[in-house]
Amino acid sequence: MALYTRVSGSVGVITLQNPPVNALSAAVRQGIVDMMDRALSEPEVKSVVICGQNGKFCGGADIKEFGTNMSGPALIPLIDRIESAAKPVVAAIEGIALGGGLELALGCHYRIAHSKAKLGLPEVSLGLLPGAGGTQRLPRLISIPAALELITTGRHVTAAEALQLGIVDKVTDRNTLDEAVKFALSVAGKSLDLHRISTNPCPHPPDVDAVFETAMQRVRQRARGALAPVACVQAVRAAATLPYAHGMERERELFKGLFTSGQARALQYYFFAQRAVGRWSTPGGARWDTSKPRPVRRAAVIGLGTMGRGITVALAQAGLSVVAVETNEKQLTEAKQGVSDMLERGARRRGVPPALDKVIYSHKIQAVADVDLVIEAVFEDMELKKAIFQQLSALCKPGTFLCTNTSGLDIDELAAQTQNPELVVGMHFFAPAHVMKLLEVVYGQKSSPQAVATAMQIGSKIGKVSVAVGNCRGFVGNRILKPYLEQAFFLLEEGATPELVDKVLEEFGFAMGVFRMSDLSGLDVGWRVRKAIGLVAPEALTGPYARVREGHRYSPLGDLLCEQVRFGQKTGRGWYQYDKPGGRVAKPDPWLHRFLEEYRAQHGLVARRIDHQEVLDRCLYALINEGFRILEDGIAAGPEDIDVIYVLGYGWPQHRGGPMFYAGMVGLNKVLERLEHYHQVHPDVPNLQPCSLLRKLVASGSPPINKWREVIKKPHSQL
Ligand SMILES: CCCCCCCCCCCCC[C@H](O)CC(=O)SCCNC(=O)CCNC(=O)[C@H](O)C(C)(C)COP(=O)(O)OP(=O)(O)OC[C@H]1O[C@@H](n2cnc3c(N)ncnc32)[C@H](O)[C@@H]1OP(=O)(O)O
Repeated sequence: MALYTRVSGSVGVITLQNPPVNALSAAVRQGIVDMMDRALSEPEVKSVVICGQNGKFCGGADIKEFGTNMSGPALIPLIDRIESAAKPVVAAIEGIALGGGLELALGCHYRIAHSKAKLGLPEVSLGLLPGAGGTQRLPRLISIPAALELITTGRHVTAAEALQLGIVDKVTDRNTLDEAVKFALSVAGKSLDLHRISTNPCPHPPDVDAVFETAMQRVRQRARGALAPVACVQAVRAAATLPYAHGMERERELFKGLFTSGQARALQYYFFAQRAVGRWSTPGGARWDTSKPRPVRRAAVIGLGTMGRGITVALAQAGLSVVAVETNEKQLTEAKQGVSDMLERGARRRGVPPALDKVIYSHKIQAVADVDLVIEAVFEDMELKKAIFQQLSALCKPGTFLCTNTSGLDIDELAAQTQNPELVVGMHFFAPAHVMKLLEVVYGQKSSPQAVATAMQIGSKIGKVSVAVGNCRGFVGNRILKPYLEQAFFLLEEGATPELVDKVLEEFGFAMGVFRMSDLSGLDVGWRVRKAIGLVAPEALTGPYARVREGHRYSPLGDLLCEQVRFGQKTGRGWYQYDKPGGRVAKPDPWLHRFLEEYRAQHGLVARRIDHQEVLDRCLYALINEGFRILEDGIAAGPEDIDVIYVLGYGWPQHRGGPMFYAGMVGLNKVLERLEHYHQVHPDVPNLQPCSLLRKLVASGSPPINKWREVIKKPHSQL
């Protein structure tokens, strides 16, 4: 799939044709080989241009091919063939030149880019390294430090930056192909010696060892067990120390190691999962492709606490007009300042004017009368939210969508307060709301497909990855968090320390262990929820009922800490101690260790030695088990939804794909066997009892994750 045309008499133009991003599939590679042969053999042709159809040069290797038996011509010799050609070859880069696409362009003798094009070597985010010469050619072209930075971060650069770095020879605002053809005509017959990048020496900075050492330290710190960034540094080092051919051998060897690692599979799964969640469906039959969103020109945010301010910023930055309502005048004054500061900071970072004029502030809820969509973001209190929804239903113009930002309250209960429950959906933002990429869009029993579609569309407009989920306590993310937290508490009761549990989880790759994360988000949040649902004992219970609720094991450890006003970082004490309230550096707290010893003694618990594997098994498998329950209940449509939520919202390491993908990697039968074992040891913990979907999947021969939906096949109710 590459088209050949002759332009201006002597320029052979090869157009890559593989929508949507002209990925280098076997057919495209074959097309390039054939068309290059043709261009080089036609005596009238003096130079060649390679471009991509539909305004996109090339999105790189075809990632879908990676999971198959790859056939067709190999990319490396194809690029070498272009570079060694006797006629000049010019890459005309429009839209994107990413991964193998940029490597192809680096094999060309010249590169002309449109001013709006983006270039990069993002392989690292797919668990790979640029494996078609990118790690050897780019440092030769733009220097080792610059290449290291681009390759280890996978960052896309603008055409302007690419020009500055020396990746491209020219940037144009005009028709890129026309400019490339003109350029090709002008260089026909000229010497190509300096333009075959692989034949050039790799320029060395004087402190080359220090450059690599620093780069390695940086990636190791950031990578948390990810293999690809480390291999990227090693491959670039080969460019600095070895002749090109040997450098290529090293690149290939490192690429092979990554390609066959579970991490690359996990990251490639995650790449497609992020896109799959956009193709949402609900058990009632509403779907992304049949539900039309309604345009939203003006939105309102009610409540300008931390979440409301973040949401206002996110909406305004996306160009939406926002009515920001806060009835407390003092809070409103602070919020105006806070939102303006955030908008200004964001604008400075992005080099654009701040969207200050997009926000109108009011202390009156009546100001929402004319908006298309409201996001209520007041305190997590059902009675307060209910009162607001009653008001909104009376005040807003007909058809206004009413959304609530909640981390787990019942959407149907709120919808029932309004005259049009079909217009109500939940929008669970994650703090800070203008930064975090995740949005759970929660549909209720009566939410209309249009309401879901509109909330999903607003989510993408403000740059979020939106996942549509059903209505249950905690939705997907917080529902899964509960058994995970619960196991962590039980492990403390049985002899572990917060430091041990966190260490194991952080070594697994979590950005933060469960206790450090609780300290950061505030222990009082969960305490308030537990109080509201009657789990917290009115006074310090002793005896057998202290650790039992509704006939099941319960750990009151979190409640006891909150009674001591140990809310985490905000109070300077939680599972750890901090140098001051608001301090960020967690230090082990001898008080906490004594407290745990006294607690165990009081409840007749004998501390035992707990090994790392048990911590990992119990925390992760309890979490995964709940994930299967969520699938079984139809709260998430597929495992990708759960995985995306967990990676983006809860710090699950991307290179492990997400909890459901991880379960598949470990082996569903192993997960089942471990859960059965731990449930036998802890029969009073229902969360350890393997759920029936997991059993069903194992009984069906543990199909690969992309076949799970066939096994789930839940009868659908009407939305
Ligand atoms: C023993 C083992 C030995 C192994 C030997 C194997 C030999 C192999 C030798 C290979 C040599 C290495 C070559 C190279 O170094 C490796 C690569 O090139 S990896 C790919 C690098 N490219 C990328 O990472 C780009 C990924 N894509 C994006 O970032 C974005 O999609 C985009 C291009 C910026 C476009 O973004 P949007 O406009 O927002 O659109 P979407 O993201 O929604 O994408 C639209 C659609 O396209 C699909 N898609 C995108 N890129 C690719 C791709 N490279 N391959 C396949 N499909 C792609 C995407 O999935 C969407 O489709 P959907 O999923 O929605 O159906």
